[in-house]
Amino acid sequence: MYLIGVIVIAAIAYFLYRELYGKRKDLPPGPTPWPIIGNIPQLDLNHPEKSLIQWGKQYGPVFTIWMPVPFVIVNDYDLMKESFLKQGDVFAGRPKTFIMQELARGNYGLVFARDELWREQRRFALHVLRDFGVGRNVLEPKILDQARELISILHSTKGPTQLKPAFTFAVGNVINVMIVGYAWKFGDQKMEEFRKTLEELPMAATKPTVLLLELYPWIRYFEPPFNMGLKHVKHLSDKFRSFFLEEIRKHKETLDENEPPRDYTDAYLIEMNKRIKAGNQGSFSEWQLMFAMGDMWSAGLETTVTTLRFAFLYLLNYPDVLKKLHEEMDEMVGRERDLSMNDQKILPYLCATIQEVQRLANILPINLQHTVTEDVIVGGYRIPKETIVVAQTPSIHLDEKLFPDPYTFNPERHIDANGRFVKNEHILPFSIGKRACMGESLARMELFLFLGSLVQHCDFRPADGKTPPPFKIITGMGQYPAPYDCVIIPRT
Ligand code: HEM
Repeated sequence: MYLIGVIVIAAIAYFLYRELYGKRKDLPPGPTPWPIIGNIPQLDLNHPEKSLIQWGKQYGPVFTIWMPVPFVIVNDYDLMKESFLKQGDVFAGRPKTFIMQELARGNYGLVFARDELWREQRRFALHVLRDFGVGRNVLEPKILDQARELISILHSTKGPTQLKPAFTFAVGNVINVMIVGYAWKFGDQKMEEFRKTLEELPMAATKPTVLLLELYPWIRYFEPPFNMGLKHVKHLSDKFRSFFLEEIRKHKETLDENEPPRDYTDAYLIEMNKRIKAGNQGSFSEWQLMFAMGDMWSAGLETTVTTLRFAFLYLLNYPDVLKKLHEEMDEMVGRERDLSMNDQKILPYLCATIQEVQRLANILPINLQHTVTEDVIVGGYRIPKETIVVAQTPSIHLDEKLFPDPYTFNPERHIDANGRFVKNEHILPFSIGKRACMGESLARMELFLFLGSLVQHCDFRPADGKTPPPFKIITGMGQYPAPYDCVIIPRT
């Protein structure tokens, strides 16, 4: 009995030592984590970026939080450049996760891919994106087609309306045209079903019981009788994938390898067949293609739609800014001709507004996790290979030393004394280093052409004519404005 008591006390003492000191001693300091659940209870769940800013002030430019696995947070611009940019390859890993293993049998796709597969697939995808016009202005008319559709949908609304469905339609169609070559009609049932699955999947995959599986994978054997949520995630993932499988099948049936590719799927299949013939398939497979298509959708839709929704939330709250945008547009472009990317030069206030939206919105309140591919020193601390590291860009965007009164929406801060737009290197909504957003050029085109065309052809007013929607934010994987209504008045 005495011996059992001693063993239990020793086990508890060892557990507490490990949780409170042992596992932390080799990483940068940070807030003391709770046993098992780490720092999650201390995090402001509505505004995690604020907790990280606060901890940065307390613990310095690099610190560790436990989520419940350790995240080394790099909270300082110079240190971010020093690490994520100058040692790009070392900071370009991604964690291996239980959920990716379950859903994809490994790190496939683009967002969670790693090592050689990621390098080869990212290079190829960027090359195709360039060929499809991000660099060569082939995509611009396609985005403008969707902008015209979007305006006509919004012009036809009567009374208070939510912007999200129309934005999702327009941004989703740009991705669909690029990946599979066609656009949907507004309200299409298939698009609606696909959009719903795409929205539900990340929510289901980040349910607390599913996240717990990352630490304790054996819990999955208790479903059923317990509902861990894993079966639901798998069901949604299969549904999501079936859309891409169908598209790959249709593309294979109609592919003409002697013609230029119609879209990303064609380009991928042509490259894969070429490699198979040459006996050098590398990481090219239909399995990988399916996950890459899914990643472009999931990385490209919600991010762009949320940024646009934030933009109009600010504009409804800052009508003077909207008024200036209207005046600039009327004076420099008018309402007759289509906008073009070349107009960036003559629309400094629009460029400044977009930059300010991206500075303030911080749609990823904790930036996406990387891992280090080898042992490395960050800010004087030795970080072991495979540790998760985060370039915490929101802390830079909200730094009062760089942006006085950082929580105020003020596009003027990006305009110089000569009225010119000043691009600010500290504003990094697409992140930094080798894993920075692959769709940055496309997203910048969409933000400029959609926002600009909307300003050109619509006026936006609060739902009741006077009370702007509140800044209510919903936080999950990302940060989104709560649904809000507004009234759209055509500018004819
Ligand atoms: C306003 C819109 C967008 C924002 C704010 C945004 C932001 C980001 C951020 C912060 C990351 C993480 C980078 C990192 O890990 O450090 C990322 C990754 C990524 N984004 Fe975007 N993104 C946007 C639009 C798009 C679009 C339209 C596409 C579509 C083609 C896209 C495709 C990707 C991909 C594939 C990755 C993973 C890159 C990699 O791991 O190598 N994004 N994005």
